[in-house]
Amino acid sequence: MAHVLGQNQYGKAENRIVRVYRDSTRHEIKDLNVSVALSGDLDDVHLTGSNANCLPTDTTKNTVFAFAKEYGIESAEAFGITLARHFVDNNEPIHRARIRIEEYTWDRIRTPDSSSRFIGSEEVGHSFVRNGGEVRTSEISYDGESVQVISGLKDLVVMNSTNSEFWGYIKDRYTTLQEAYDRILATQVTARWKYSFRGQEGEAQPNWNRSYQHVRRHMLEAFAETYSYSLQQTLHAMGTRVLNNRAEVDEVRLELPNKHHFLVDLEPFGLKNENEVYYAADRMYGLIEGTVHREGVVPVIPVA
Ligand SMILES: O=c1[nH]c(=O)c2[nH]c(=O)[nH]c2[nH]1
Repeated sequence: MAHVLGQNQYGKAENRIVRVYRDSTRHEIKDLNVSVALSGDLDDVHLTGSNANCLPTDTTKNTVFAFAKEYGIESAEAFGITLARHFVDNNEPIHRARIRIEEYTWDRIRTPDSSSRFIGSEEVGHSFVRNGGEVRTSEISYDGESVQVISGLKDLVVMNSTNSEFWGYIKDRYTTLQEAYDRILATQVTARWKYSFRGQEGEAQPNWNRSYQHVRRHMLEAFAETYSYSLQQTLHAMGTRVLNNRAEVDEVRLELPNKHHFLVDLEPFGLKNENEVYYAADRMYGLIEGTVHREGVVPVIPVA
C-alpha cells in the first residue's frame, strides 16, 4: 500500500538572539526567540535522499543572526517579514516561510538621583530587569522558643549590556575561554535573606512588605551600579548593599546563574560584530553562589 507524504516543514527553532544597540550610552536591547519553518518543493528530500532543494536549518539560523546586524530589529513583526520574504524570494523550492517570534521585554533599572536619595530617580543606560515572572519566597521556622524568618525571591532576571569584564583567570591546557573586556552580564537572581527578628516578647515585627521592596531595590541598584570583573564580585556587592542599608537583615545568600551571551561570529557573512549580536545560551551555565553576613552572625541559610 502506498503511503503519502503529507504536510511537512522544517527550519531552525528557538534561535535565542539578543541585539544590543550601543549608539549612545543609553543602550537599547531586543531579546527574541525566533523559530523558522520552511515548506515547499521538498518531496525529494524526504523520498529520494536528494538535498538539492534543502536550505539547511543551519543557514536559516545564520540568517537570523546576520539579519539582526544587517537590518536591525525595529520590531519582531518587521524582522519576521524581512526573514520570511528572504527565504521565499531567494530560494526557488521554498514556497512558504513561517517565522514565529517570542519577544522578552525588559525595563530599565533606575537608581536614586545622584543629587538626592529622595527626589526622583535616574535610569542606568545599560542595566535592565526583565518584565514579570519573579516570585517572592519566605520560610518561617519556630522551635517553641524563637522564630526565624528567611525571605527571598527567585527568577528576577537582570542584564547589564556593558560594564562587565572577565579576565586574569587561571589558564591550563583545557582553557579555551577568551578574556572579555566588555561582555554582557546577565543572571536570574535567587536570593534569600535572614531577618534578625526572633519573635521574642515585645519584639516588633519588621514591615515585611516594605523590607522586601527595599531589599529587592538595593540588589537591583548594586547590580546596575557595580562595574564588574566577575559575577562573584557582583554577588558580593549585592549582598553588601543589602546589609549596609537594611538593619533588619543580617545574612544574605545569592545564587546567580551566569546566563551566557556569546558574541556571534558574523565574519563569514562579511559583517563586523561590534558587541551587538549575541546568542543567548540557556545551558550550560556558570552558577555562582555565596553568602554575605554580618560579622559575628552565624550564617544559617542552607546551601541549596
Ligand atoms: O563572572 C564569571 N565568573 C566565573 O567564575 C566565570 N567562569 C567563566 O567561564 N566565566 C565566568 N564569569
